[in-house]
Formats: sequence, C-alpha cells, structure tokens
Amino acid sequence: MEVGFLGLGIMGKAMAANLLRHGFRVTVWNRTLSKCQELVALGATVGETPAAVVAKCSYTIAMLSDPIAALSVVFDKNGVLEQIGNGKGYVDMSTVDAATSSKISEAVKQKGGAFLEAPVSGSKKPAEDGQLVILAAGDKALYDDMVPAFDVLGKKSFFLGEIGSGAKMKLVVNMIMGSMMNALSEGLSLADNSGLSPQTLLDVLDLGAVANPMFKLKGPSMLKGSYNPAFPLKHQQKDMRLALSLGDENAVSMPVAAASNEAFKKAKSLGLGDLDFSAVYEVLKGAGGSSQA
Ligand SMILES: NC(=O)C1=CN([C@@H]2O[C@H](COP(=O)(O)OP(=O)(O)OC[C@H]3O[C@@H](n4cnc5c(N)ncnc54)[C@H](OP(=O)(O)O)[C@@H]3O)[C@@H](O)[C@H]2O)C=CC1
Ligand SMILES: O=CC(=O)O
Repeated sequence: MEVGFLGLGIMGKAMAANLLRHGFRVTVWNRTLSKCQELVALGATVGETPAAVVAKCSYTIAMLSDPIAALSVVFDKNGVLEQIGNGKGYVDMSTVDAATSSKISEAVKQKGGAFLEAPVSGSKKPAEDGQLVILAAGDKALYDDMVPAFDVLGKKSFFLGEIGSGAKMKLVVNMIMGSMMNALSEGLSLADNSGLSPQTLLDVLDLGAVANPMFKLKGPSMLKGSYNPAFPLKHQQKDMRLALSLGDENAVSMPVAAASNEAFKKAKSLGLGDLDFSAVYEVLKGAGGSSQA
C-alpha cells in the first residue's frame, strides 16, 4: 500500500517510520522540508508540496500541530485540495476541533475525495511502538481501506460515526489527561511543601486505585525537573482550549479543566510551551514553594 504523509513532527516522524518498517511505500512532506531526510534514509520518497503528495498517493495521512496548520495544508496554495478528487482519500490524524474537521471534510468531499478524521490517543513512545489508540470518524469506506495502516500504527481503532465524533472524543480524553496532570503536579507540590517525600507519594499512588501509566511514566522525570518533550505543553494547552470551547457549545460546566487550562497558559507564558506537558509542574511547584527533588 502506498501512502502519503504530511507532517513529520514528534508523532508524524514516528508514525511514518513505522509504516515504512512494515513495508508501506511512503511519500513524505513537511513544512520544514529538511526534516524529510531522516525518513528518506528509511526508504521514503519526498513530495515537494502537499498537492504533490496527494497527486502521487491514493491515500494521504496528515499529522499536524493544530487547526491553523491543518487548514493551511489543505486550503493554501499547493495544498491538498488542489489534487484531491475521485478515488483519493485524505486522513487527518491531527488533534483539532470538530469545526475544523468538518470544514476540511466538506471541501474534500466537494472535490470528489473521501475524508476521515482519525486523531490518536498515545504519545511519542506508543507512536514508535505502533500502540496508538485511533479515534476515527467520517467516511466508513475510507476507514475500511485504512485498517491495514491503522493496524500498524495502533493497538486499537474505533470508528465513531459522523465527522466530529473522533475530534470530540480526542478532546474529551485530553481534557481529562491535562486535568490529571494538574492534579498530580499539585499533589507533588503539596507533599513536598508539607514535609513529605514526593517520591514516596508516587510509590503510594502506584499501589492504589489511582495508579495509571501516565503518573508512573511522568512522575519520576517531573521530580528530576526533566521535561524532554513527548507531548509538547503548547499542544496540551491547545487541546484544553478546544475542549473548553466544546464545553461552551454544550453548556457543560468544566471548572477543573478551566483551572488546568490557566496553569498550562501560565506555563506557556513562562516559555515552557515546547517542553513536555508535565512541565506544568514548574508552575504549580512555583505557587507553593521549592521542590526537595
Ligand atoms: N506528541 C504527542 O504526544 C501527541 C500529539 N498529538 C497531536 O498530534 C499532532 C502533532 O503533534 P506533534 O507531532 O507532537 O507536534 P510537533 O509540534 O512535533 O509537530 C507539528 C507538525 O506540524 C507542522 N506544522 C506546524 N504548523 C504548520 C503550518 N502552519 N503548516 C504546515 N505544517 C505545520 C510542523 O512542521 P515543522 O516541522 O515545519 O514545524 C510539524 O510537522 C498535534 O495535533 C498534537 O496535538 C496527539 C497525540 C499525542
Ligand atoms: O495527545 C496526547 C496523548 O498523549 O494522547
């Protein structure tokens, strides 16, 4: 199977590499074209523009930072829309809001192409290991065509129905994840500032009902002040913002998410946006005192 791949950031690079490793022929494009070279070394070919990639491939996947990037790659000059049409499928795996996804879907369908939104749950390591959870919605026939690729990229795919359902599910999941990260950060800070060992808190949490892979993975590096980005904080804040907007649209009160968003915004304003989202601990730690770790 030949696929195009647009966007070679933390996630896109790992996902495209995974497809290549499993025998897919992959044509890649990235806004900063030099980043394609690492994939060329693994066997990819390069398309000079998104339109060139779509012209070459029956199926094109995108993994881009945010709604602005997702729209730009489709609608701008040399974008996806210039070459999409009958017999071609476009699969956007970026985390965006339902309105962005619907706009892309309408435009692709108007040109005769098929569209699927398929955001993923899971970070850099699951992307490298093909262990993502895929939250797809839109064109069911395109979903069926993509199953061989999804089987390589993920451990489980969901088809959630109408366009927007995948985007919304992803935002709800990340709203919960971002709030949990804030709760962990506050807990570590409270333990530290009240004379307890934050490391012992992590050990206690890991043995109880709130044990989870995220606390287990991120907790120890947070205590070391190490925030090598797997999931950049600026993207988590984007997801919180979009989830809160979904809450607005549906009159759902979300005070916990709103407070978490403020902490992520503060972290961004302090220049922590490109670090891992666990760097929000620096903000919450700062609010209470200094860490012993
Ligand atoms: N990292 C993670 O753990 C996870 C991320 N996600 C989501 O996946 C998406 C990608 O995340 P991630 O790989 O971490 O992000 P990165 O910031 O590492 O990569 C972003 C990608 O988007 C491209 N891009 C940004 N702006 C534009 C633009 N205006 N036009 C064209 N391309 C653009 C970048 O190109 P360039 O190289 O030129 O800057 C790069 O390829 C996001 O929506 C994120 O929320 C979902 C699950 C997990
Ligand atoms: O979107 C981030 C993730 O870890 O999932």
